Amino acid sequence: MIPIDGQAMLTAADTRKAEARAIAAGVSADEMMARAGAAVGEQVRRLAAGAEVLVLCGPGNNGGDGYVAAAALRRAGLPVRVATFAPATTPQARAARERWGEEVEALAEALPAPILVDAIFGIGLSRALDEGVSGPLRRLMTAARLTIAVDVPSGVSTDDGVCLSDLPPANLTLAMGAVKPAHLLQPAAAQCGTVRFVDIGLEAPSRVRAAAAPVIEPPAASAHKYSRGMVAVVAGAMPGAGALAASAAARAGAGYVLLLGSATDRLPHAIVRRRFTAEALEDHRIGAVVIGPGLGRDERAEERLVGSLASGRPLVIDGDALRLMDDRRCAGAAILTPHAGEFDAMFGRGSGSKIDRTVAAAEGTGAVVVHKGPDTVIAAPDGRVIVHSGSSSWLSTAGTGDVLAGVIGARLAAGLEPMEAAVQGVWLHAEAARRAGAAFIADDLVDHLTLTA
Ligand SMILES: NC(=O)C1=CN([C@@H]2O[C@H](COP(=O)(O)OP(=O)(O)OC[C@H]3O[C@@H](n4cnc5c(N)ncnc54)[C@H](O)[C@@H]3O)[C@@H](O)[C@H]2O)[C@@H](O)CC1
Ligand SMILES: Nc1ncnc2c1ncn2[C@@H]1O[C@H](COP(=O)(O)OP(=O)(O)O)[C@@H](O)[C@H]1O
Ligand SMILES: [K+]
Repeated sequence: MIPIDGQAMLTAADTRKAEARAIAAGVSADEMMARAGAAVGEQVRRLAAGAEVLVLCGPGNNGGDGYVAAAALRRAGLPVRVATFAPATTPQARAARERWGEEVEALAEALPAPILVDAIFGIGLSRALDEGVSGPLRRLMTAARLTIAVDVPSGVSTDDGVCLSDLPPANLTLAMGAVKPAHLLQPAAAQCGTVRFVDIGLEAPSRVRAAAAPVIEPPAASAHKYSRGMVAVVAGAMPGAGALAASAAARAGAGYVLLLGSATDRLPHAIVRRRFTAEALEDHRIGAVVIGPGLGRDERAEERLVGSLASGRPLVIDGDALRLMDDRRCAGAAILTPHAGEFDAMFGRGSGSKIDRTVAAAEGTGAVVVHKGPDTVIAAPDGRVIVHSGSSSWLSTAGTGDVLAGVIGARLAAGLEPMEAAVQGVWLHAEAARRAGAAFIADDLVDHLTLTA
C-alpha cells in the first residue's frame, strides 16, 4: 500500500482510457482484474489478521475485483463469505464470479462480519444506490469493525466528489491504478477514510496530482536577507490580519518582511513597519507583495490595491483584495487565494467539479488560483493542478487564511515560480495545523510553521 502523496489523479474517463492503453499494449482486461483483485485480497488478508471477511460484490468490474479478492482470501485460508444483489454483467466479472465457485449470499439477508469489503460500485456508479442496496450496506458497515472500499466507496460520485447516498465512511479505500477526484474532493474524501494507492500497472499521465511534502533546502552559504526573499505585506482596516500574514511570512523563510500601513504595534521586532506609499513598493528587492488580509473595502483599500497592482511586483491577492478585483486586475496577480465564497463571487458557481472550476479560473485570469477549503485545489494557468486534502478541520477559524497568504508570499519571494510557491505554502500551512493539534488560533499556527520535515 502506497500513500497517495504526489500520485497522478485520473477521472473515470481517464481511467478507462488508461485501461484501454494497457490492453492495447498487451495486458488483457482479465489480467488487469486479476492484478487488482489479488492486490485487494493481499491488503485485506494483512488487515483481517484471521478475522472473518464479508465481500460485497456489485454487478460490474468493481464486483469482479471483489470476487477475485474473495477467492484469494479463501486460498490464504481466511474465513470469507460473498454477498451480492445482482448477477455479474461484464465478461471479466462473470469469469471472476465463476472462479469464486462457492455460495453467494443475498445482500439483503447477509449476516455481518468484522471485516467488510465494499466492492459494490466503483467508477461506474452513475446514480444514488437503491435503498435495497444502501440499506443492507449501511447495516453491514455499521456492524463491521473495519470497512475497506475497493477503488471508491460505493455511493460516491468519482469525478466531482459528491456523495449520492447517505452511508457511513469507510475506514480504508484502495485507489486502484490511480487516484480519482473522489479521493481528494470533499465530501467524498471524508467517506474514503484513509486512502492508499494500489499499483496495477496503469500508465497514468495526468496534469493533476495529489499534494506531496516539499523538499526545502536551507539558504545557500552565501545567502543574505535580501537573497532569502523580501515580502511586503500591505495592511488595512483590520491590522491584526496583516500582522498575522507578516508574521507567517517571516516564519516561512522570508529574509526580510515589511509591513506597510499597519496600525498595530504587536509584532515580532524582526518585522519592519512603514507607512504605505506606492513608492514603498517600488523597491526592486521586494519579491512578493501580499495584499488582502484585513485590507477592508473602503477608499483607502482601493488606493492600496491600485498601488500594489501598479508596482509590477509578484502579488499574492487574498481576502478583501479579491472582493475589489475584476478580470482586468487579475492579470496583474501571480497568485489568488479565494475561499469558496470569494471564489463564487469572482467566478460564479459554474458547473463541473471544484477541480474543473479552479482550472477554468486559472486559465481565465492567468494567475495561479488557490481555491481553499477542506480540500484545497491549486491550479496554474498552464493546466497543472495539485489537490491538497485531509488537512486539519481545526483550520476553520478566523485568520488562518491570512497566515496562508503570508506563507505563500514568503515562498514566492524566495524565488519559486508561483505554482510551486502556492503548493509549498499550502503544504506548510497544513503541516503547521497538524502540529498545532486541536482548537488552535491563527497566532498558534504561525508558531507551528516549520520548513523541515
Ligand atoms: N478501468 C480500469 O482501469 C480498471 C477497473 N477496475 C475496477 O472496475 C471498476 C469499474 O468497473 P465498471 O466500469 O464495471 O463499473 P462499476 O463496477 O463501478 O459499476 C457497474 C455498473 O453498474 C451500473 N450502475 C451504476 N450505478 C448504479 C446504481 N446506482 N445502481 C445500480 N446499478 C448501477 C452501471 O451500469 C455500471 O457500469 C473500477 O472501479 C475498479 O474497481 C479494475 O478491475 C482494474 C482496472
Ligand atoms: N474544515 C476545514 N478543513 C480543513 N481546512 C480548512 C477548513 N476550513 C478552512 N480551512 C482552511 O483554513 C484556511 C481559512 O482561510 P480563510 O477562509 O481565508 O480564513 P480567514 O479569512 O479567516 O483567514 C484556508 O487555508 C482553508 O483551506
Ligand atoms: K467500491
